[in-house]
This record gives sequence, structure tokens and C-alpha cells, in this order.
Amino acid sequence: MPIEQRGDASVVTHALARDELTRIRNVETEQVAFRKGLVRLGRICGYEIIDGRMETEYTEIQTPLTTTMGERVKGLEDVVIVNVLRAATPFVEGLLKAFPRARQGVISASRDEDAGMNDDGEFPISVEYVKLPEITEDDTVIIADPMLATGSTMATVLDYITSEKTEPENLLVLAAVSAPEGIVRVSEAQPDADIISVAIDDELDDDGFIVPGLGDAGDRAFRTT
Ligand SMILES: O=P(O)(O)OC[C@H]1O[C@H](OP(=O)(O)OP(=O)(O)O)[C@H](O)[C@@H]1O
Ligand SMILES: O=c1cc[nH]c(=O)[nH]1
Ligand SMILES: [Mg+2]
Repeated sequence: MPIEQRGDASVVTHALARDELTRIRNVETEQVAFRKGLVRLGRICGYEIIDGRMETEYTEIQTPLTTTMGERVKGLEDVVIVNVLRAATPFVEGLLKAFPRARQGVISASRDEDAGMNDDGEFPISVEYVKLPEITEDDTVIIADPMLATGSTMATVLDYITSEKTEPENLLVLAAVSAPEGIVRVSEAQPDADIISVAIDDELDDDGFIVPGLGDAGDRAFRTT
């Protein structure tokens, strides 16, 4: 079972995904290895999404010897991957190995860490840059962000997409590590979103970081001080 339902979310159970996540959680893993790990994780998640969320169809083909029926994955031409800057950039690079023909959207969404969480456990999110392709009802939209913590970022991104674009056939939220609070917030904000994560962690600390988590994914991937 490639992707298993766990309450309001689903988990990528592939052993290689779990292995990769263990490596990037490790504080000893330095920037280049961290980024490469996110790329590999994105690729594995992409294959699991194809296997667990996309359909196949039969088609007649000729082998060098005879005619036969073969299976093809449907909808690989109708995929939109949305990169939630910064941390998702290596994650999306990996996803693109599974969906080389995907159209891409980019949105910069950053938490105002100085403001901190409000009483509802939400962060103010600033969005400076949004470039989204047209979305059709045939599309599978994958919004990729390695960390789903309070859900403030993802709720903001989903607002942009659902308020301005045609509703796609599949709306997937893909994370590497999710906190229960983020899963609740996103599933309440967007019941149609199919939340898929490699791990569902224990909790958030007072600064809104996922525990055990992997630290600040953007800073670890891009090494800002
Ligand atoms: O669920 P939330 O509480 O919104 O937290 C998750 C967001 O926080 C981090 O982004 P950040 O704002 O640190 O930007 P960065 O990716 O550039 O580091 C992370 O990359 C997610 O986008
Ligand atoms: O743990 C967390 C929470 C939000 N953003 C991160 O990068 N890490
Ligand atoms: Mg960050």
C-alpha cells in the first residue's frame, strides 16, 4: 500500500522515503546533503503519488514479435506542481523527475517569525511573488512544501489557488513532515485537499517548529544564518 490514510492525511510509507527523511532530519546532515536528500524525497513521493493517486489505462501496442495490451498512466500531461518558496525548491526538483512534463507554479510565502504565532496558533504570512499557470478541471495539482507546521502557509497558498483558478480534478498537498495542527488547519480550510506527508510528527514547539521535525527547512537548504 504505497500511500496509507492516517486520519485527515495520508502517509507515504515507502521504506526509501522513511530512510531519506531520517537522513535529512539528522542535524549532522550538512547543506548539500540536506538539499540532495530533499530532491530524492521529492522523486520518491512523485512515484508514490503516481502509484497511489493516478489511474492507468490499457492500450494496444506492437512488440517486435506480436500485438499485445499494455498499461499507461493517465494524466501525466495534466499535472501542475506548485513550488512554495524557499524550502520546496529541492523537493520540487525531485518531483519533476517523476513528472517531467508537469507545468509549474511558484509562490513565495514566508512566515513572519518575528510576529510569532497568534492566539489561534497561526502565523502572519507574507506573499511577495505568485506565478501560477492556468489550471483545468482535468489537472492534478500538487502543492509542494516540505513542512506543514501550523498550516498558515499552506492555507494561504490554497486560498490563492482555489479563489483564482478552476477547481482541478485532484488537489494534493505534499509535505515531508507535518504536524497534527497543520493537518487539521488545512483539512478544515480546504476539505477537498488530499494531504500527503512522509511523516506525521508529534507536535509544534512554542515557536511553531515541528518536533522532532528537521529544523528550518529553508535555512538548512539555503544556509541563511
Ligand atoms: O505551516 P507553517 O506554520 O506555515 O510553517 C511551514 C512553512 O514554514 C517554512 O517556511 P518559511 O516561512 O520558514 O520560509 P522558508 O521556506 O523560505 O524558510 C516552511 O518552508 C513552510 O513553508
Ligand atoms: O519545523 C518547521 C516549521 C516550519 N518551518 C520549517 O522550516 N520547519
Ligand atoms: Mg524558513
